[in-house]
Amino acid sequence: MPVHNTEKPTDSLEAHVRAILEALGEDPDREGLENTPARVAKAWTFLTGGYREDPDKIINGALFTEDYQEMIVEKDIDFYSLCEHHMLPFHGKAHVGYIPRKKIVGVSKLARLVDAYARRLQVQERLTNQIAHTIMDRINPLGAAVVMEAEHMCMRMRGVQKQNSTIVTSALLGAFRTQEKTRAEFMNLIRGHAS
Ligand SMILES: Nc1nc2c(ncn2[C@@H]2O[C@H](COP(=O)(O)OP(=O)(O)OP(=O)(O)O)[C@@H](O)[C@H]2O)c(=O)[nH]1
Ligand SMILES: [Zn+2]
Repeated sequence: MPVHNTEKPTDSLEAHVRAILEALGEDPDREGLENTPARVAKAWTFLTGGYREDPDKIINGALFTEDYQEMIVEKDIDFYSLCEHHMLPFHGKAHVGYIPRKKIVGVSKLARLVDAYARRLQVQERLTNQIAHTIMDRINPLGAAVVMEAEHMCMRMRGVQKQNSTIVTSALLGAFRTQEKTRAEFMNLIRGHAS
């Protein structure tokens, strides 16, 4: 079953955004800002929609028995998240792989899983681990691997102001951790090499 975020923004969120505008010295009643609290509340509700999704259910709904034991990799999954320290975006690409034991999962569900964890207040390391561990727990594969590459706006727009640094995190579980060849195959595949 598709997972949609149908949650409506709360009135309290809207009221808080209005208070933030006032604290910034703005006039929340001026024409351009009149609907801003409602818009921001709606945007933030979407951007944190992961809190209202159950990652286990995303996977469980589309597990199929299949006699396929090679590596499956879904690479370049765009994601947008919010760093929990500054509540500023970090975004980039996730590469997800697993080696099935008996079950494969519908490919769209890996991307949905990334979104379900990304649309929360996060640190990139935890986000990476949560995706990998959910795949291990729900699909019970021989191994799971997640690599995430992201730009953090809190490092670009403010703070240290480094415009070109990318943060790379990885979680390698099961066969990806214990077998160097498996890990190398995954890394080659996500870099666009076939072998
Ligand atoms: N490990 C990790 N750190 C993050 C992530 N997102 C933001 N941070 C960092 O969280 C840290 C918070 O450090 P503080 O010194 O408390 O905050 P700050 O004074 O705003 O730090 P600066 O960003 O250096 O100005 C900063 O170093 C951020 O770069 C993340 O996903 N993972
Ligand atoms: Zn930050």
